[in-house]
Amino acid sequence: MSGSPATVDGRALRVALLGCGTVGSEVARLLTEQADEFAARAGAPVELAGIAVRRPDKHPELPAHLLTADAAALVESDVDVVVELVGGIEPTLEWLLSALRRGKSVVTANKALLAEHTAELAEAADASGADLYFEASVAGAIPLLRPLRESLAGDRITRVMGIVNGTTNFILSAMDSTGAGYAETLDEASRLGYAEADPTADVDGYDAASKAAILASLAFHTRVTASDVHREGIAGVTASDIGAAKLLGRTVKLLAICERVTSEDGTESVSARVHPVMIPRSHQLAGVGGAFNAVYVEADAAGELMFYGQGAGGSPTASAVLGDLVAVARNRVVGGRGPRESAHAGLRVRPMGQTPTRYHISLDVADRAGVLAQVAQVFAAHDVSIATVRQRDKHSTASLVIVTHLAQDAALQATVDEIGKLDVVREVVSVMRVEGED
Ligand SMILES: NC(=O)c1ccc[n+]([C@@H]2O[C@H](COP(=O)([O-])OP(=O)(O)OC[C@H]3O[C@@H](n4cnc5c(N)ncnc54)[C@H](O)[C@@H]3O)[C@@H](O)[C@H]2O)c1
Ligand SMILES: N[C@@H](CCO)C(=O)O
Ligand code: NA
Repeated sequence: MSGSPATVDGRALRVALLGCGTVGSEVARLLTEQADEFAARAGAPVELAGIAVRRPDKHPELPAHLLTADAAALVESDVDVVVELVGGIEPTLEWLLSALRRGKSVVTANKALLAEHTAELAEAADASGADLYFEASVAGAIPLLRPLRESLAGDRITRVMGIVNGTTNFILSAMDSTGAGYAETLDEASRLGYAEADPTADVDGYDAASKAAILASLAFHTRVTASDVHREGIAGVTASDIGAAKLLGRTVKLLAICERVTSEDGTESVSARVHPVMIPRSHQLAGVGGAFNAVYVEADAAGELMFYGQGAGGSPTASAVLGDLVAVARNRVVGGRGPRESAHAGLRVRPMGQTPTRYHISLDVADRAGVLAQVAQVFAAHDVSIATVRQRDKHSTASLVIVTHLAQDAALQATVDEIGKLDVVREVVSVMRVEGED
């Protein structure tokens, strides 16, 4: 590391690594193997000062003198930066608050923590002048948060929509290509190692909802937490839904959708939601297969932007962590700070029921005169306008496929509930929200 200038306080940047699992082990490896490159890029040597893991005795591959099970003590020791790759909220929140209060910068991939506690973390960072970076927390390797926080800071973002969970995208892509049901596809995903032992956070949409909260907060300069995000997972997606989507030239994706919504009186609010959506097969997000992520951003001046790449995995996620670490080191060298939390807009978060959405509804109905009129009347009673109706005759029943115009989600739900109770409706085959024009 000859010739590298030291940090502002005259020495190498000392890094505490909390967690050395899938992501942490890749960070440790790359940081050690490429130490000279990091020193050159950061403007100061970057030194691994300690590694906290749950069981140090299980890590013969790591230098024993660096290992500890006491993360809290490592945070309090003589380190400049804490890289947190443990996950979870307790005790991680305490460690990171302790680091920030002591003026130590934090780099984390922990979306669950950020989606609930960014405000506290950002306030602690501001009080001490430390940095808080978290590029790896959403869409792994894909540079997305820095573009939102910095490159687009001069624009007005209207929408961020995308595939931010690899596990569910893998499952839905496989259901689309094989026609198989959800349960058997989840088993296959587990067998191949894509789904975790406990896949709940992924398949029930918690992981994507945390990421949506982070994206909405940055895009709309407003504090949005995971509990503000409407969340539906993929466990209810059936082979019938996938089949119905195919008949319409669509496919099903689990999307995080964060929008700036303007009311008739001009008041702005934010909508943040995660749920399965039918999108046209020609849509840019439809071609995103397997465990990849893709996020589509719309801004007033920039227009449409698309971010695509690997959203998970040890080495792709480590790429984002190390980029943040270099940024922190550079800030230390020149004595500056990275971007602070920007929550000045403080927009209201709109409840799902008041969010404008469009529905696809597929029904098996009795094949006789007046049925279509009865169904249409229910839509009219709820002030829901129909965009298209397709009818196909079966044996004694007919299949009706209805796509609506935009309406309040609560009105659409009420319409579906009432239609299901009509005598002439034999079966509600599929109900799902749609995005994108046909
Ligand atoms: N794996 C991915 O693809 C991925 C992608 C993006 C973000 N993330 C996030 O990165 C973080 C780490 O994920 P991972 O997949 O590497 O997890 P992991 O389970 O593989 O590793 C966790 C590490 O934390 C250590 N640890 C657990 N409890 C500890 C304690 N009390 N004290 C000290 N160490 C402790 C474990 O020993 C282990 O080394 C999580 O926040 C996760 O959401 C992961
Ligand atoms: N479990 C997550 C990891 C990346 O955050 C996924 O499947 O996308
Ligand atoms: Na990212």
